[in-house]
Amino acid sequence: MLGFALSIEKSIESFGAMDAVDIAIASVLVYAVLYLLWTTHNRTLLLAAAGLVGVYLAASAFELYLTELALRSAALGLLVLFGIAFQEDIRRAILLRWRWRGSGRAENWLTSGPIDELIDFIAKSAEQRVGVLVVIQGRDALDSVLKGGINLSAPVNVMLLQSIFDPRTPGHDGAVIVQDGRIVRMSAHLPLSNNLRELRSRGTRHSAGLGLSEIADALVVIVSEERGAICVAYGGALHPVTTPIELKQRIDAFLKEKYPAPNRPRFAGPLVGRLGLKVAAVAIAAIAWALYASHADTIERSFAVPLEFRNVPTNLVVNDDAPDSVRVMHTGSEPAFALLTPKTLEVRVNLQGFEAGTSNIALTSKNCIYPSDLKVIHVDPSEFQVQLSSSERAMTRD
Ligand SMILES: Nc1ncnc2c1ncn2[C@@H]1O[C@H](COP(=O)(O)OP(=O)(O)OP(=O)(O)O)[C@@H](O)[C@H]1O
Repeated sequence: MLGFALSIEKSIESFGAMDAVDIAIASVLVYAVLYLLWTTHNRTLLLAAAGLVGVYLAASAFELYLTELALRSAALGLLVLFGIAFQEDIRRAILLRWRWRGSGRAENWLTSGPIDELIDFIAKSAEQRVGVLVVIQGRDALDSVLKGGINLSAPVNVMLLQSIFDPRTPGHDGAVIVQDGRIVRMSAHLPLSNNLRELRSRGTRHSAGLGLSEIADALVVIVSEERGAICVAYGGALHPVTTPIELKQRIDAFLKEKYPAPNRPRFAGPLVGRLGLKVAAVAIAAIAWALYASHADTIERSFAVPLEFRNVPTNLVVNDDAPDSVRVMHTGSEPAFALLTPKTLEVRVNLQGFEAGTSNIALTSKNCIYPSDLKVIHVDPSEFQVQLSSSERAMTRD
């Protein structure tokens, strides 16, 4: 704990502009991860993951070596486990969320014509106990998760919808997809949910609506054929709706979120609101910086670095007795060494203009290739002799 307090104190003392930039960039990355995880439906696992990260940070702060070691050793396994658990969300992120979905024309919805027609149709279907499944697309592209169906481009209209869902027609099976205020597909099959707790005794129509809402940000309106009850599926949950006014409010709120007012930036979704997540992201980045990046301890480490001769004059070769490598002592912060790939270190000797015979070579930090956050303090040997002989002679000797 004392070490942690000292580390924090040192961090504050040595805090500079580049550290602020470092924390700012890390905060944005942490926020992106938190946002992605927060909008998934695996909250319990997310909280478990956050708990483990918290325990790990606390273990390093309080110098609980055994706990830290156990978590470090289990890290790869846990990562694979979380990868498996979140595979649906990762798939969603790649296939749906970050795919360009087209124009997203808000003006088609803003006329409110399509909404009124849709609500009128839903109310009539509920009254007549006609089974209905209508998907109002959000920002996620749905092509990769819908199966079958017929593409259309038609206005949202009561008569047309009644014809589509007429149980006497073969086309009534499946869902109608509404995008940007127009019907774009009918008789589409949606992925089914296996959340029996949410479905209770409801059947496959509800399971299809719920299933889509689990993997995409669409709002699905369902009318039960058996009971005439209206339900909306959104974010992996089913919400019963009792009146057409309530349905209108739900659809309005959904459209407002997905098609924000024109002055709101297009990709504002993740940027606007969620203050708690933002504060958490900055806090995580700052704590991580205090624990690791700011580590003021300067260390020295020596590496055997390969020696490379460059621009050897034509017809000359370097004799075999020249050293293959030299030892180079570097100094820098602990994180700088943690980020170092020793294979990238090199010592270069430029032999341009050298003649046959023995020459003295002096090695300094100028001959060394190393990351900018490290310094070279010593090269051993700092001087050696190199013998250059004509390549013909060398070949005869061989
Ligand atoms: N994967 C699917 N995608 C879209 N629609 C589906 C899918 N599977 C079934 N359906 C629709 O669900 C209808 C059958 O619904 P079922 O009676 O099992 O569901 P339910 O949820 O109990 O609804 P209801 O209360 O209307 O009976 C099918 O006729 C078909 O139109």
